[in-house]
Amino acid sequence: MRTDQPLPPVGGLRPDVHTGKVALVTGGGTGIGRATALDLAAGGASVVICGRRPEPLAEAAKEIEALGGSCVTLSADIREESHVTTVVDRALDAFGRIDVLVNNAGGQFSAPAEEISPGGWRAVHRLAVEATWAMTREVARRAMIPRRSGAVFFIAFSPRRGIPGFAHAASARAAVENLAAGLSLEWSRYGIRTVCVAPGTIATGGLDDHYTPEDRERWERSVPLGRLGRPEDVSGLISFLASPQGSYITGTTVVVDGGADAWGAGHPVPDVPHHLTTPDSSPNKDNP
Ligand SMILES: CCCCCCCCC/C=C/C(=O)SCCNC(=O)CCNC(=O)[C@H](O)C(C)(C)COP(=O)(O)OP(=O)(O)OC[C@H]1O[C@@H](n2cnc3c(N)ncnc32)[C@H](O)[C@@H]1OP(=O)(O)O
Ligand SMILES: NC(=O)C1=CN([C@@H]2O[C@H](COP(=O)(O)OP(=O)(O)OC[C@H]3O[C@@H](n4cnc5c(N)ncnc54)[C@H](OP(=O)(O)O)[C@@H]3O)[C@@H](O)[C@H]2O)C=CC1
Repeated sequence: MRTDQPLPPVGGLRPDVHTGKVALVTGGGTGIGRATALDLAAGGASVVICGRRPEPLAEAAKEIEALGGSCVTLSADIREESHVTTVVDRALDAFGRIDVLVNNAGGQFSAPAEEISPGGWRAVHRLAVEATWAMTREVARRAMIPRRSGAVFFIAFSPRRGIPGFAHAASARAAVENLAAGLSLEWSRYGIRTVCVAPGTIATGGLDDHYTPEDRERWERSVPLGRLGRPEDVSGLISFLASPQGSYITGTTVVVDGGADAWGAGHPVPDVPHHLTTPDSSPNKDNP
């Protein structure tokens, strides 16, 4: 795998591109969220990051402060509405505004669709859709609508057509893609942009912890550019979208996946018994 060279923060953007802005990144202690918090801070934004575990948050804050940035960390489970309120309280207490919200926290497990229990389905949708909406609503109402400005990002998946083993997760991400589109119709009048970013498979600790090397090799083979993504491939895009250069982009999904969405699931469709797909050979044809 050829993803080992991290990119410097803020790639080609000016180092003061986000100066004066405040960004809230959920799940900002690790992986894509951490890279995004670093990129936004390297562009001059003050950053608030939250997640359940305090340790990764503290480490990310140290890196941000080493860049000369300001970072507030908050240990919170965003599935709890009271935690969402507390995160927004803390961000507003610390910096007085929130200009950019990156709804990055998310997670799932891989399982055949028919084996996903109602509780497992709910756990994934509760985080990816309900908690994301709760945070978005709170930030919009308290920080963005009153100032008539803001940018909200949602994280989806590529490929976008469906992914075997991810029925719950891929459908949840389709919901947030639609949310980005729908909110742009309602919130452009408040100067709020809503954009969905759909990463392909990105080499993060989260991926290492939850998927096998075989999964990764298979995914790598399905990427036309021939490598998995780096967290910085995603964070650089978000930093651009949050900048003035991105100010005409809203209500859409931007895919960052090395071309994977152009190829689809990237492996043969699962075997299906012939008689189930050919009406003439159905065993029940004469006896429906
Ligand atoms: C080729 C191109 C392709 C390309 C393919 C691209 C692949 C996409 C790549 C994406 C990569 C990433 O996102 S990498 C980032 C990954 N990070 C993660 O995914 C984090 C790991 N996941 C989690 O934290 C959790 O699983 C999460 C889903 C959020 C649920 O958290 P909870 O604390 O609520 O979980 P629990 O309370 O333990 O369980 C809640 C319910 O879920 C069920 N559940 C939990 N784990 C389960 C499991 N492994 N299998 C079945 N069921 C499970 C439990 O039985 C419960 O159901 P009941 O018993 O019925 O109540
Ligand atoms: N890596 C990939 O290939 C892809 C990832 N994605 C998505 O991008 C996002 C980031 O993924 P990645 O960086 O790889 O993975 P990580 O597992 O590193 O990131 C997930 C982050 O979300 C936080 N989080 C999870 N649950 C909660 C919660 N209930 N409340 C608050 N924070 C929470 C985690 O912190 P903590 O556990 O401490 O709470 C962690 O920091 C996720 O939504 C993921 O599904 C999308 C496409 C591809």
